[in-house]
Amino acid sequence: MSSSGGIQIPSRLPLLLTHEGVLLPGSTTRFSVDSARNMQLVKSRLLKGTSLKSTMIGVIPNTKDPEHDSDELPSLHSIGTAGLAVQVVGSNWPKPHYTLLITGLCRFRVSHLLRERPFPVAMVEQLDRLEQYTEGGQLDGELGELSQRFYQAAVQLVGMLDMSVPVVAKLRRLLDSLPRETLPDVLASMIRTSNLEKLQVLDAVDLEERFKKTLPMLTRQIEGLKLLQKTRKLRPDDDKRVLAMRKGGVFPGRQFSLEEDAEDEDGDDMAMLERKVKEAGMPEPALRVCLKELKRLKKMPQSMPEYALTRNYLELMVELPWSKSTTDCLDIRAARVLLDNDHYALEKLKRRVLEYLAVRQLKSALKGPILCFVGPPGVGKTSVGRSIARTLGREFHRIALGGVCDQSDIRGHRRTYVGSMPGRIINGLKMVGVNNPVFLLDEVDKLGKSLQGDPAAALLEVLDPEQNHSFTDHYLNVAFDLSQVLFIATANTTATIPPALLDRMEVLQVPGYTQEEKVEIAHRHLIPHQLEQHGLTPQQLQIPQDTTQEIISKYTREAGVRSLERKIGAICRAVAVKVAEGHKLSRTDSSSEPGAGNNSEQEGKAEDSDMTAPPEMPIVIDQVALKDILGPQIFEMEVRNRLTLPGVAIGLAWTPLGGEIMFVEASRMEGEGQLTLTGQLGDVMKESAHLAITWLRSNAKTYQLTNIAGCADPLEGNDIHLHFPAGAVTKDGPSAGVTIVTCLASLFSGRLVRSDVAMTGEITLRGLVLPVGGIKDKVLAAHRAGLKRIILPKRNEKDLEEIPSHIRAELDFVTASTLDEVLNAAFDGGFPAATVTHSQIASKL
Ligand SMILES: Nc1ncnc2c1ncn2[C@@H]1O[C@H](COP(=O)(O)OP(=O)(O)OP(=O)(O)O)[C@@H](O)[C@H]1O
Repeated sequence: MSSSGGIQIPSRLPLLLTHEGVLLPGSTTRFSVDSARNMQLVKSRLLKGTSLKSTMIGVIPNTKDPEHDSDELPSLHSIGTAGLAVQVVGSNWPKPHYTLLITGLCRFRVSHLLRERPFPVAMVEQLDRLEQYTEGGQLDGELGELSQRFYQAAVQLVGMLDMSVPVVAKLRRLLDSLPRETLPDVLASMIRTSNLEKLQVLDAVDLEERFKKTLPMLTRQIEGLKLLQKTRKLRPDDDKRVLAMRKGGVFPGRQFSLEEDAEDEDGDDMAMLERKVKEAGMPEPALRVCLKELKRLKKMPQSMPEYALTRNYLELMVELPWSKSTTDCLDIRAARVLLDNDHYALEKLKRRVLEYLAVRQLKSALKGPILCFVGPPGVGKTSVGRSIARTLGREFHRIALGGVCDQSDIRGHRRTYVGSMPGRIINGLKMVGVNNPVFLLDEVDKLGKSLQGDPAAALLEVLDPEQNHSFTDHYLNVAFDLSQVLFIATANTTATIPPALLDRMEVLQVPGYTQEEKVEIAHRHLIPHQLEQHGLTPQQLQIPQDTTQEIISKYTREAGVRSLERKIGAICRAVAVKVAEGHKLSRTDSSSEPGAGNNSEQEGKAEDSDMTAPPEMPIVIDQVALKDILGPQIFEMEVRNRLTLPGVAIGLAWTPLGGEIMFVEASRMEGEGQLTLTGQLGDVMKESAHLAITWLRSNAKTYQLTNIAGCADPLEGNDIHLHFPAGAVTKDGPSAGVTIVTCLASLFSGRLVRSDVAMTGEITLRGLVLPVGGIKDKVLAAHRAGLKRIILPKRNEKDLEEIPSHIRAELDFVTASTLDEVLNAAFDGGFPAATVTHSQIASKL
């Protein structure tokens, strides 16, 4: 600091409240800030401002215990140090924080606070007048004598310190040229002092008092060093002195006593870190790396950015559960009960999970398959995973892989990068704190790919039981044994899972629920859960089975139960309002019809009433109440209105969201025999359309198909347009083949397709019908839509066993191996009909 500057600090200063130490004028100190107040200050002041003034802040020691620091501004220490932020480094690890390097300029006194939020700003009065410092260092009278004694002690101290430490060398060079007035602050911040002592130096506004306060500290340090030198003769340990100076100088926040340093290493956090490293139970290679890093860390000045990186690395290494694990408490009978209690239906899945667990019980070191639950959203895949962890008594951690497109998300970044972090697997292990948790890899089918590498490839190593005992995260750079971790994956479809990854997993299909299953799930799980979430009891709200049926068919269209749960949640919220109002309503009002809407005059009266009893009658959600709460029904059986013209047929499609019914529409007009396809079709589907047209043209005579003019080639002089609503959703796959043929046959013959029939199947050019997938979901969708007859490929007959018998009984299945059989089943009276009276055949539904 020079005397020529004549620095004037602004009269308004933003304040940084720090627990970490005391900044004294003339010293440069590193502060780590993470409180909301301080982060705001850094963001909106230091990072935004461009002028020198904007980097000037007031640093006030926060004497309040950091554990009890709250949002409220604590009572401020009245004296602080104005400082310049010379460096700001941000990091998100282990939590968001900034590290500031601040050079102290001069003391100030807080006159009054101008504002408290988002960070405090105060009117301040500058206390040290920098421009008044004496050139060359002469002071008069008693003060002069005191300063001389101080100077000599400082020279003696600097002489005893290790010159290889840069701060010491710099201080020795500057000692003569520094104004004497600044020496107490500069030295107090370098020597070993407690925060309390530094606070006293800060508070000593009067120069003489400051000299008097600091001189004993200086002599104490000199005595201490003398003592150390003596002991060093007995136990040569050169690093000590370097370390002593470094810590005292750069981290004023730390309190070190000389005795502690000479004998007892326990308080020393470097020694503590070393002890933790040794106690972490790491395998030999990891331990060697840690000890090497530790050695480097000891030699590194704390001001080096690499210091923090290395330290973070070591802290992560000691936190990882190298040898910590939970003991499995597996009892198959209890597991069965628990799985049954948590989940209704899902029989096949639960059976396979129990087999898996049973084998684990018999052979604990099982390198078993990795289970992958595949099914539509909301069918309970994630929650079954959670139940498995519970049955095993293991920790559970979910890793969401949806949208992950960078392999370092899985494997971490190399430590050479700024802001490098370990990957999600290692992070998960650190969070659960044991090395045998259940990891649920959610949505493996939604992994992305990008220039930063393929995360699926990184997962290959994780999921391969032969390799994962030596999984190497880039950040750790040493192997971690993942073989004890139980991985379970979930996905909506296997189509987008990379084949190599799929190969490592055993796929368990979780199909959608039937209407009846949904009703049961709602009553056993969803309603009790939602009631609890909304603070309601069954005595306050009752949802009868009929209402649940209505919600399922009129307000949701899904394979799982997630939107059903949301609708029940909406009902609970509406009822919660009524119940809460009921606290104020008069008793006569409590019997008012639920859902009929309480009239407002009564509510007005109720304001004055002090009757606090809630309504005693439960609110029963009937149809009227349901309509009041959820509004008019969202989904209708639209089938009826749409099959009133020839050229429309209903197909069955399978999507990752479950089965769905799908309309196919066709129309024709005069033209040149062109085929137009719309509705976002994939290549396979387009090919099916061409196949269908060709087959129909070649069989036009047999089936009496004609163009508009009645000519035997349906395409002659006609253009055909085929459309697949909903137009915004991409569709692909061969299973619409039979539907397209039926739809076109209807168009070319002018006959209506039966309105209660849906179909699925791939076609060949020769008119054969080939099997397709997703039969259970498709049949459930047709059943949901109220259709009665389902035409499927003959070779899919075996899949019908999966369908619950009561649903099978309600449907009429026609299995077909040729298109001829399909057409005969799709039209009333067969195809072609013996006697055709086209327009009189009405839609049947
Ligand atoms: N068979 C069931 N019994 C009881 N509750 C169920 C059942 N199936 C689903 N649920 C409930 O449905 C909700 C959604 O389930 P979950 O989150 O596990 O779905 P998911 O299949 O993992 O969906 P996504 O693929 O979108 O992740 C949960 O609250 C779960 O408890």
